[in-house]
Amino acid sequence: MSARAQIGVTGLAVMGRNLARNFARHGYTVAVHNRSYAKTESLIADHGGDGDFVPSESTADFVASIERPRKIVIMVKAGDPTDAVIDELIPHLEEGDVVIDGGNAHFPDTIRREHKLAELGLHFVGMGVSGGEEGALNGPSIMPGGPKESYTTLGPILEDISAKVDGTPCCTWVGPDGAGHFVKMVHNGIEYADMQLIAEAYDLLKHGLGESAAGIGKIFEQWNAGDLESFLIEITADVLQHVDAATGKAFVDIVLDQAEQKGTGRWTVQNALDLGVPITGIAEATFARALSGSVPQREAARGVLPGDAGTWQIEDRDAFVEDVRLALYASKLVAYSQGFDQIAAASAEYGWGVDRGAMARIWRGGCIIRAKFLNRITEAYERDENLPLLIADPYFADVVGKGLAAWRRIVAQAALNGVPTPAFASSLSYYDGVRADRLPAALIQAQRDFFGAHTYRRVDREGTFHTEWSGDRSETEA
Ligand SMILES: NC(=O)C1=CN([C@@H]2O[C@H](COP(=O)(O)OP(=O)(O)OC[C@H]3O[C@@H](n4cnc5c(N)ncnc54)[C@H](OP(=O)(O)O)[C@@H]3O)[C@@H](O)[C@H]2O)C=CC1
Ligand SMILES: O=C(CO)[C@H](O)[C@H](O)COP(=O)(O)O
Repeated sequence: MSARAQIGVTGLAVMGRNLARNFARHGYTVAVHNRSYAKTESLIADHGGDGDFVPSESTADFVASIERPRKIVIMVKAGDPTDAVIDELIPHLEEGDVVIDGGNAHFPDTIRREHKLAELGLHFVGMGVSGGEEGALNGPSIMPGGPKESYTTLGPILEDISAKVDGTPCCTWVGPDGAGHFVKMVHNGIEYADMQLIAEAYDLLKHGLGESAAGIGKIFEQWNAGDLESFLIEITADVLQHVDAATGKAFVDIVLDQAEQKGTGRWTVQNALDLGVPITGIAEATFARALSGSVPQREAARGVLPGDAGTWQIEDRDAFVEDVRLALYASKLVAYSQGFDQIAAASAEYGWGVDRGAMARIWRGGCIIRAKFLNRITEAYERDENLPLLIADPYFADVVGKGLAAWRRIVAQAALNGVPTPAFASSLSYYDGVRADRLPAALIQAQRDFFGAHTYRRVDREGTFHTEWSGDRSETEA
């Protein structure tokens, strides 16, 4: 077996297969391998014409077919399967080889794997990839982390196959160890929030206007021509206008209303709890999926819990649609703002030095959350790389301010009419919380001191204090 491939891909399901084709279409000789050989054979049979592939049945032959230092992309199920593939590769690798995990790995696993491979003289790159099946083939957004020196040789190849926006690749080195997979995880968290907000907007239009799915699809189509232009709005318009061939009904109406998840949203929320970052939009979106799947609870509630909902009477259809659009835009900005806050907090906590403006730049194309307004987010971080709150940037403060009255009307009307809007409502609450002069957290501190002597700080002087609540109520400095 001569070592002639410039890059290898193992794991040839939807993502790995299309990434391998993408490399081949860009002129690279690609070694390909999959646990079960049938997938390798079908890639060559169906798409061998895309370029120069070197298929192998065994791991030994696969590794031997790649030029040194080897670059091997793993594209398999996250978790144990990734460890199994790494363990299978290790005996065949040599010092300086680079193993790249392009799956949706949990970032602590990536840190562990990088340490393990570093001890063996191997480089390990945790690489976020977004764009689904189509993006993997035609240009994904790529978020590689790991040792910076690996990027010197790996980066140009990844940038070559990534999506491009205005000629700029949607790929950059994110930071050391788990930074790449962390940023991909938050990307997916934002994806959850964005999808939930879009679903709530659809539900509001459905209940408020009594509009058909296809009619709402048309509204989304119009929205996609403005500030909301994005991949998710575009596919929503398409999905809502799709008709089920078997029943002739709107496709969305024949799909079971229980949203599933593979784990990245949950990890995002778990990490935010650890870091103390209020990513309320992402958390509500993750819990909304959990609620949709809480079948026994939903069955117990249906027909038993009263709603007391009024009859929703929309007098001005166009004004209502515009209110929903403005509320959606404002809520989306809150979700993105919170996601970028989490990246900043993690970057500080783990010492990664992640450039948030660069992350917004590589999310402008290729990925699931690609959106026109990401350009504005990049500009905001270029104006101030230490921006503490994205929605406080003058451009976004203005956008959100202009939509505020509509946002309040929509959340209020939804509550009055019994339509659940967890992400819209929590985003508005976050907005009001973060801008408040004074929060009722002061009362919580007083309560904590009352029952547990947990102490409090005062507004009028420095120090930490405790009141003798069960005694003479005198105050002592702790
Ligand atoms: N699908 C998507 O839109 C996206 C997926 N991702 C991530 O990319 C990765 C690949 O995703 P996708 O292409 O959807 O494929 P899947 O997540 O469905 O994984 C299937 C692949 O994993 C392999 N595999 C499973 N278990 C093992 C094991 N124990 N040892 C070796 N190989 C194993 C399978 O091999 P075999 O054929 O032999 O069963 C197959 O090649 C995942 O981590 C996913 O989270 C990232 C972005 C988008
Ligand atoms: O990574 C992705 C896109 O960026 C995947 O599509 C993601 O795995 C979907 O997540 P879930 O199944 O949890 O909705």
